Amino acid sequence: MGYLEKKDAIILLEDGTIFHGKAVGKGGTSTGEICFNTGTTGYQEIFTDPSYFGQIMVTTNAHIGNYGVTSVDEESDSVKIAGLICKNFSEVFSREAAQGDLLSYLEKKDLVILSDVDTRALVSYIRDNGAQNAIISTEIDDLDGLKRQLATVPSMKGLELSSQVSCKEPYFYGDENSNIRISALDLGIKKNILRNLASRGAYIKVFPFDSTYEQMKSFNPDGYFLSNGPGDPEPLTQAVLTAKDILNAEDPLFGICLGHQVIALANGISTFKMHNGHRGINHPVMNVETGKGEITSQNHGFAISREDTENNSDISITHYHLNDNTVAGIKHNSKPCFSVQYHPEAGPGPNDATYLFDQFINLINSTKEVTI
Ligand SMILES: NC(=O)CC[C@H](N)C(=O)O
Repeated sequence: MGYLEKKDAIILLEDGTIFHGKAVGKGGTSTGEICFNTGTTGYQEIFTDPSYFGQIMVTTNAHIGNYGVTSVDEESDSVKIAGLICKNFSEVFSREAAQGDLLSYLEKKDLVILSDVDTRALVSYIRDNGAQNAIISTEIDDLDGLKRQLATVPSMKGLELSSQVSCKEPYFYGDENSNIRISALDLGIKKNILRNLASRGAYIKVFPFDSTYEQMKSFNPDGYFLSNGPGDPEPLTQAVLTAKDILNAEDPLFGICLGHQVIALANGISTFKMHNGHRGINHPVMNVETGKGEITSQNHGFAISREDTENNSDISITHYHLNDNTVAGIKHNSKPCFSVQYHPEAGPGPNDATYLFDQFINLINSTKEVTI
C-alpha cells in the first residue's frame, strides 16, 4: 500500500471536535476511549498490552513501525488496542532482530490505523479537555452516522473489561520443579510479569479473572498475585472478594496496576477516573521508604483515592507520583501485602522498579520460613 493510496480519515471526539488524518492500510471505522502514550520506544508491547483493550491509542513518538515487530516483544497473544493514531507510519523497518513489518502485523487484527495526524495538537487537546470516547473512520461523508455510532460507545467509567481479555481456563507458566508457587489472577496479565516471576524461581498457575480464593488456593501457592488489566476496577466485585479473602488469610499478596486498584478497593479505599491517565515510560515516582526516585513505566486511567488511603490506618503509602502527587504504591501495615500503580515489569520501559519482584519473592520466602 503506497502513500498515494491513503484514504482521508477523521477522528471525531465525543465533544464534537474533529481532527483529520489518512488511513494506513484499508481503513474502516473503530471506536473506543482515546488516550495517548508518550513512550519513544515499545510500540509493539503497548499495542499487545491487554490493559489497553478498548482504547484508541495516540502515539506521540514521531515514527511508528520503523523497527518492525518480533514475537519476543508481545505482551499477549494478540493486538489489544481498538485503533492507532500516529504522525508517521513507517511501512519499512530496519532492525536486525525484526521478524516482520508492523502494518502486516496490525492488519491481521483489521486494526484501523491513522497517520498524518497532527498528534501534537490532538494530544494537547485531550490533555486539556480530558479523557473521552472517540470514533476514527474513513467513512468521512457520513458524519451523522459516525456521531450516532459514537453515542452508543459506553463510557470507560464503570466498564468491566477484564472478562474480555482474561484466560478462560487456568494455565501454568514456568518450571514446575520451582520451589515457589504463585497463584495469579489474570485480569489482563502482561507476559513480562510472568517472565519476571518465573525468572526468579516461581512456578505460576494463572486463573481466570472471576476465580475465587478457594479456587486459587487449590494450587497450594506460597503467594498470590493480582495482575494489570483494562477497564474500571470498581465493577470487579469477585476480584475484590478474592483479594479480601487472601488478606484475611494473611497470605503474601502483590498487585500491579489494576491489581493494585483491586487491593485498594478490598481495603475500603475508593478509586476514581483521572482527568487524563499516565501512559509512558518516564514517569517519575518517589519511593517514600528509600527517599529515592524511580523512573517508571505507567499505563492507567484510574487511580486510588489519596484521601481514603491517608485515612486508612491499615495502609501506608510507599510510593507517589512526582508529577501530580497521586498514590503510586501502598502496603498493608500488618499483613504481607503490597501493590503498585505502575509497571515494574516494564515491557516497555525502564527497569528501576524490578526490585519489587525481588521484594515479593523475599516476602514469600520470609512467610515460608515462619510457617515451617
Ligand atoms: N495497566 C493497568 O492495569 C490499568 C488499570 C486500569 N484499567 C486503569 O486504566 O487505571
